[in-house]
Amino acid sequence: MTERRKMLQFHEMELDDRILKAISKLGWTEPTLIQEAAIPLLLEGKDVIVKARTGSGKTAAFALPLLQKILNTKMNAAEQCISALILAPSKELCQQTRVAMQQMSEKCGKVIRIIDLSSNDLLAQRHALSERPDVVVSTPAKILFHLQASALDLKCLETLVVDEADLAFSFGFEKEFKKFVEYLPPIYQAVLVSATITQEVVDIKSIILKNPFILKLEEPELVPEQQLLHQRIIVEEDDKPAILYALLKLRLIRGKNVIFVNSVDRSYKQV
Ligand SMILES: Nc1ncnc2c1ncn2[C@@H]1O[C@H](COP(=O)(O)OP(=O)(O)OP(=O)(O)O)[C@@H](O)[C@H]1O
Repeated sequence: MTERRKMLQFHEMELDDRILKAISKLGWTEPTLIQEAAIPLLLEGKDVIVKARTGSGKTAAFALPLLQKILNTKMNAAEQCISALILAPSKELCQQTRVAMQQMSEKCGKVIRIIDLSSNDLLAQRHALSERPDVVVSTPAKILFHLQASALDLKCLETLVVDEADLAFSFGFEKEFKKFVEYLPPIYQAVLVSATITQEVVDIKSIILKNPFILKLEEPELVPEQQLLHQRIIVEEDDKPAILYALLKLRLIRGKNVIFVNSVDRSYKQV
């Protein structure tokens, strides 16, 4: 059965007007498939693994809900502290992520402060951390260095993102990552983002995530021309009632956990 589906728009996702204005300035008229699936789940506070190819819009899929949560928290927060930590495996990726998030939060003025620990010299990093920014982007090694030097604490951490998780251990970060985990507070939301689900991703998942939703955006490999239009989102979760509730809410599927989404008109087919 193929059924036309009304897609969820950015303005239907309970995102702040300031974020919607920034999205509009970026020229994004509608969410990508992975954003449409991930943003509502993340705004609900679920732990999520996002597996999607390069260029599918993964950064905004985790960054938009993360920025929204910071705006929500700041309405009542008494003290300024680090709410979100994004770990990325390289300096270049940390820089890219900071720039992208700054664009997404541009209309929030100075309300949300984002720093990238990979760029500055040590003194500048310490100074930036002493001001308790809302979002810290870092490699695992750099954040561990500062945690061990007591230059920051993660007691208010609400969201932890591990971007390019398949590469997180690749630069010899495995040891650092395991030590870093000891500094995490007891409760936080975790997001793991990866182009592939490797053994490393499975290992990190077991360390930092609790009953995560797994969103996989896949395209068929060798297929007839018409099927090239189709992408597949597979949603997995251990807790069946929760997954059915979330999927119905997302209007993705009714009852099945694999759908093919036509990336042009976004009609979907259950399998
Ligand atoms: N909803 C959207 N509409 C149009 N363009 C978008 C949208 N979301 C993101 N983009 C743009 O798509 C490009 C790819 O996005 P992004 O870098 O987040 O992809 P990615 O999946 O994280 O890829 P990578 O694995 O390379 O990091 C960026 O230039 C970004 O600005």
